[in-house]
Amino acid sequence: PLEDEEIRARAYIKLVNDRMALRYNRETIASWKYASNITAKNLNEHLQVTKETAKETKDDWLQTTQFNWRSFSDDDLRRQFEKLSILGSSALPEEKFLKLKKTISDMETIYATAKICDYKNKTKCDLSLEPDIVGIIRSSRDPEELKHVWIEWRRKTASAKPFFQEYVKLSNEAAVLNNFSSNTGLWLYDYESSTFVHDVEEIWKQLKPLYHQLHAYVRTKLRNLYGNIVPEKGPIPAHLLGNMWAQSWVNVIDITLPYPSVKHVDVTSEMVKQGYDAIKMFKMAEEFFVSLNLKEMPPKFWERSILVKPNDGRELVCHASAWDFYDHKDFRIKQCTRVTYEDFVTAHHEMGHIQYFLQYSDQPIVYRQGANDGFHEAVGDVMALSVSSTKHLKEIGLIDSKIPDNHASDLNSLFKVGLEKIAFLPFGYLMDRWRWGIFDGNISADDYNCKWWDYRTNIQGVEPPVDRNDEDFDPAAKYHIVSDVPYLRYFVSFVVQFQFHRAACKLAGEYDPKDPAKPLHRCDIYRSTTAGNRIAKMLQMGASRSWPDAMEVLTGQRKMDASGLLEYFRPLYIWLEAENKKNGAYIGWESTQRSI
Ligand SMILES: C=C(C[SeH])C(=O)N1CCC[C@H]1C(=O)O
Ligand SMILES: [Zn+2]
Repeated sequence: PLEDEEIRARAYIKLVNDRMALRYNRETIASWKYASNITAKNLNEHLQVTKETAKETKDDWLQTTQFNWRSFSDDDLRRQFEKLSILGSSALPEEKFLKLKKTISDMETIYATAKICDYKNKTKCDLSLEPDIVGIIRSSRDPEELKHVWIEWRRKTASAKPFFQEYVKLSNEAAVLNNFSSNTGLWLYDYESSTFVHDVEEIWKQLKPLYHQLHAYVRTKLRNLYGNIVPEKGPIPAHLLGNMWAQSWVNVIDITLPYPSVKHVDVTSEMVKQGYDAIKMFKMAEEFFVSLNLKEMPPKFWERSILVKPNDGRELVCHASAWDFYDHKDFRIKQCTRVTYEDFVTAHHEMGHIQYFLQYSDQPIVYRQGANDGFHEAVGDVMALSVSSTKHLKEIGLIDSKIPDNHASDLNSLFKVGLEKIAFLPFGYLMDRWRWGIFDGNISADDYNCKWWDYRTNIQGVEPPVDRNDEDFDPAAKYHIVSDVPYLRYFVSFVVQFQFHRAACKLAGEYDPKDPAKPLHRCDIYRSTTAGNRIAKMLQMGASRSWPDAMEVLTGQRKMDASGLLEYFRPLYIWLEAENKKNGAYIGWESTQRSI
């Protein structure tokens, strides 16, 4: 009878959880070894372990799906079985599974090891993305140099295209074996909502006016500096925005600052002046979490993380990442940290992942993930929103507290956050729009690049510095595309993090919608254990409940919505509208003149 089966199921799932923890630990160790030291030996070991864990996972799955779990009376037991019933890519026959994993590793290796030649010194051809190329894109104000690195990086990573086609084919085959019509369904499954894509589109529509105002203003300022290479009414040339993918514009703050006369502290140079190094940046991030009564980093974190790029000549994946080794003790970050404000924010972002790992570590394995993937990306950013407030930067001595706070300096700092958060939104939205289109068979391999630029020009309002054609494969210039990492999570994060921030600020007494002296953008939740304790309660749930249940614990809301973000940036939106009107700036953009 069913009761006996449920009792048996409860014992069974405990065993499966313990087996999974060991498997995940073994797989993560091999994956870390390869990602932090790319050699043929480490790749083969990594693939070997992945193959073994896939086989064991499939064997478990065959047993798990024997249970009549859909009719279990215990909701939690049913939820655990439901999550275990999704096998993922291990559903592929072994040789296809291996081919898929090898294809992804090959793409990732192309990206991680690509080198280009310097623009000025043509014989220097050992520039890697981090820190060299990112450094040039961030600080060069020579459009020819910027164009050179932009084109060369894409020329080198475009070789991933044939691998990407193979990856799409095998990923879709795996999805179909999991009863999804394409990989899109598998990627969206954990959002537990049949209207999620529609909801995201609605939110983007609400955010577009704010983005268009920022875009128009930034285009005006770039045109003032660079002249006619910046079209008055066209998309913004992507190589001029301080970021290889034009996804964050924080590095052109010097060109675009609303009140340039007001002394704007360059936090990066202040960090360098004060002798910051990577360890100090991460120790300060940890101190912020601990001030909220959240957990400190365990000993193994400091022993085993890689916080600066090793200089022993090895090749490694430099893209920042946080790692859970599923043994309650081993948690690591790998980040090729530079002493910059941007990397200080990223340190908080990555530590937010570790904090989530720590908070839900007592949950069953299947629940040791974010309530949805966007939540996992949001935790660290919520902390960084407080850290980047003028109030906090003064508190930690990165801004001289003698500098008076006035309307102009306040707007300057709100604008700086906007260059990171508002500029990102269309990019966060279009990345998976493009990949869903491919998985769903609406975008063919011949159209990969022109469809990419169709979205980049029409949704993001940026254009390539030179014509593009179907030999190019510009999406491979972005880490997540070559590493099989979904991207919708970041759009979700950039929306929900402001709902979380607003709730935490209320709890901290730092924000009151009725008190103009306590606007949301000036909130710093530092040292608020009230806020921290509530955040911890949400994080401890992991994926044990649906994400609306988790969100409700912290915010009282059950829906993802743009209200938090729009409230945070309201003063900036008003200022941008007035400024654009004063400048007679064209809002929006005409189609690109480039051939794409
Ligand atoms: C820092 C990480 C590792 Se989860 C990252 O990939 N992010 C963080 C912000 C958006 C996205 C990106 O770099 O594209
Ligand atoms: Zn992240």
